[in-house]
Amino acid sequence: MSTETVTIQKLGAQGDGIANGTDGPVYVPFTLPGETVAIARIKSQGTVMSITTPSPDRQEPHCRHFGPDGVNGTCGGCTLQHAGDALYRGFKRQLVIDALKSKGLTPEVGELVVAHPGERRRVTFAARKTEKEMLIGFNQAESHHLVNIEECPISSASLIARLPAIKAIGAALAVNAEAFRITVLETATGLDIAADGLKTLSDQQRRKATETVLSMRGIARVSVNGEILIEPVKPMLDFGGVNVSPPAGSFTQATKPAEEAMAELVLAHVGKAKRVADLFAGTGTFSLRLARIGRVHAVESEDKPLAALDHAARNTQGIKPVSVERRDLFRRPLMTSELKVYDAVVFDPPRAGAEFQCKELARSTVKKIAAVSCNPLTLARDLAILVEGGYRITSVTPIDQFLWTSHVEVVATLEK
Ligand SMILES: C[S@@+](CC[C@H](N)C(=O)[O-])C[C@H]1O[C@@H](n2cnc3c(N)ncnc32)[C@H](O)[C@@H]1O
Repeated sequence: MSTETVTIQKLGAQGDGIANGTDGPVYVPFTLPGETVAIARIKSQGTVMSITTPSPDRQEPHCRHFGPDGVNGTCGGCTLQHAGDALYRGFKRQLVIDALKSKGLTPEVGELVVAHPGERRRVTFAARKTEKEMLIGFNQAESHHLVNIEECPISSASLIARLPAIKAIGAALAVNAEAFRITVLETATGLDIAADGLKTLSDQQRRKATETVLSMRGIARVSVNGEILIEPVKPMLDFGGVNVSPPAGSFTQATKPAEEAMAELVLAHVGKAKRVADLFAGTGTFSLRLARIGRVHAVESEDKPLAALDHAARNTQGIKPVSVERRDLFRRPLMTSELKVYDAVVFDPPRAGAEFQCKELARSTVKKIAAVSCNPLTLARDLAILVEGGYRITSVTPIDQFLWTSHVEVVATLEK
């Protein structure tokens, strides 16, 4: 380990400050551009010891778990609480601009749709049972050290108020020293709690966890490694007025405002399309809203979300028909010939993007495409394929869903 004083030049893609050190770039978490900082350094990784010249954009962190001085944060959940709003928002927008530019694309990129504290309705916590207590929180960055949290300003206050109940359920499910994950989703009918990474449960553990849940109010479901343990009431989500019961542990957008912002952009672009394909449809976040406008074909690789989507569509009056198809779109994208019947296509893939699907789309006659993404780099690659195929990018909107992290969602719209 060596020590030196460096000046931070810019923020990297993960939100770390980047400085030119004595022998190459050094990444310094919890710093901001323009700051002069004394660091301890191991290879290209720096740890702040003190800040000589703080940035005017530095602000007090919002949460005690971020670290007392906003420098040596302990909880690995947030990385950018110390950045003022203007710098933070500009950073996220710039991530999208830079990713697009790296593929030769220079469309106008809109202002970031901002996130606010208290919006997270779905949170994945690290959990560990010790002899003394049940710990729930986030792992410290680059470490397995679990920071037990008592507050979390990004999360819904009502979810955080249930931490004692979530801990009691975790304690009933786990054996001592067992480390696992608990995903909590706040739904209209109560908390949907999914524990993952636990070893097989004994009958006694099942009984104890079930009794614990039954002694509580407001718990809709508890599942373990994807299997439902107890479901006093079906968890329900509302996708633009359509009620959906999500399967245990399935994907749900982490905040309702981000989901609504994305859906609004998608719907505005698709306009009055009579037939729409929604690819990587999940439980129907977009499909069920689109079905108010036209017929929808929803494609998704997982059985359970697709079944939930199908059930919701069949049981809702006043929407257009929704057909569903289970299909691995990485291996078997919708072919150009199949795409002929659609006026518009929406796609919202996982982080890897939709490269092969975009190659087919690029050759298609589909007039309008809405691309939703959680990874600006793969989005840029996919948009470049579509542009090469004759599509014009009509808008790019970055959306903040994971407040005070370096993650950014994007909705891009295209026309041919
Ligand atoms: C980012 S989520 C979006 C889901 C949905 N659009 C939403 O907003 O809730 C990506 C979805 O793609 C699905 N998926 C992942 N790999 C896939 C593949 N190879 N083919 C089709 N769907 C896939 C996942 O199961 C997941 O539902």
